[in-house]
Amino acid sequence: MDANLELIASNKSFGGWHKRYRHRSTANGCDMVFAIYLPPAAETGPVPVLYWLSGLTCTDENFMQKAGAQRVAAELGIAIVAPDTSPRGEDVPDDPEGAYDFGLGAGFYVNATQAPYNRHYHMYDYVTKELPALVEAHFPVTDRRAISGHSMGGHGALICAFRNPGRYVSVSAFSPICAPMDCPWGQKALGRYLGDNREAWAQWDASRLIGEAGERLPLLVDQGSEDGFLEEQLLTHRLVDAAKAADHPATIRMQAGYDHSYYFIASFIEDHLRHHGAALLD
Ligand SMILES: N[C@@H](CCC(=O)N[C@@H](CS)C(=O)NCC(=O)O)C(=O)O
Repeated sequence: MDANLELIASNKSFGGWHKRYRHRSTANGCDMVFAIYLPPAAETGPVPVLYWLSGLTCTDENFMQKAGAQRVAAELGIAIVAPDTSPRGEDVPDDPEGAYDFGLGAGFYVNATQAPYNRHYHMYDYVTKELPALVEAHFPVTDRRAISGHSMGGHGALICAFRNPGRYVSVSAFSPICAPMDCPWGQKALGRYLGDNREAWAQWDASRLIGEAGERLPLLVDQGSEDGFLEEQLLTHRLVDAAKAADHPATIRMQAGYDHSYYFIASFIEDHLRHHGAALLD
C-alpha cells in the first residue's frame, strides 16, 4: 500500500471490511481521512464504487455508522467510499464565529476562490478527482462510479454528476440543498468561498446546472416531509421544477413523516443502493 495511506481503523462487517485511512491531500493541502467499505466480492475481483457525500457537521463516520448501508452493499458487491466534509487542521480557517454551517465540516463540495479559504477548501477537486484516483490506484475497485449524499452532500452529489458527464453511471440524493443560491446556508457558503459574483455561484447550483447537464442520468431523490430544513434551506420544489423544465428523468419522492436525520436515511438507503447497483453492475 502507498506510503500516503495510513490505515487508522478496520472492522469486519457483513463479510466485508470497513476501513478508515488518513492521507495527504494535494487538492486540500492538508491531511484527510476517508472511509471505505469493501464488500466480500472485493476479495475475488474489482468491484464498482458508490461515493457518499455527507452533510453539515459530519465526518466520514456518520454515514458508515448510522445509515446501515453495509448489508445491501455486501449483497450487491459494491464498495462505498465516504470522504470527510471539509479540509481539517490547525491552519485551515473555520467560520469566524465557529458556526456549524460554514468552514470545518461545511466545505460544500466547491473549489473556493476567495482568501483565506482558497488555500485549503478544494473539496470539489478532492471528491471528483483526487480521491477516486487514490481509491482506484490502491483498492480492488473498478472505475465504474456512482455518487450520492445527504443535505449539503446531496447538493454535492448532484453538482458532481451534472458537471461531469461520463464520470458517474448513477446519481441520487437524500434531502439535498437543491438551490443553494437562494437559501441561507448556500448564500453564506457560496458568498464566502466564491465571492459576490452570483454568476460564479450558478456553477455550483443543482437547480441551475440540471438544465445544462451533459447527460441525463436517472435521478433518485428522497426528502422527508417533516424535515425542519425543507422550506427555508432545501427548496426541493426548485429541483422538481428544474428537472421538469430540462426534461431530466427524475424520481423525487416526498416521504411522509420523515425528518432530516439518519433515521430517515437508514429507512431508504436500500432503495438508493439498488438504484445505483442497477447502473454499476449493468
Ligand atoms: N442541527 C444540526 C444541523 C446539522 C445537521 O442536521 N447535519 C446533518 C446533515 S445537514 C447531519 O447529518 N448531522 C449528523 C448526524 O445526524 O449524524 C446541528 O446544529 O448540528
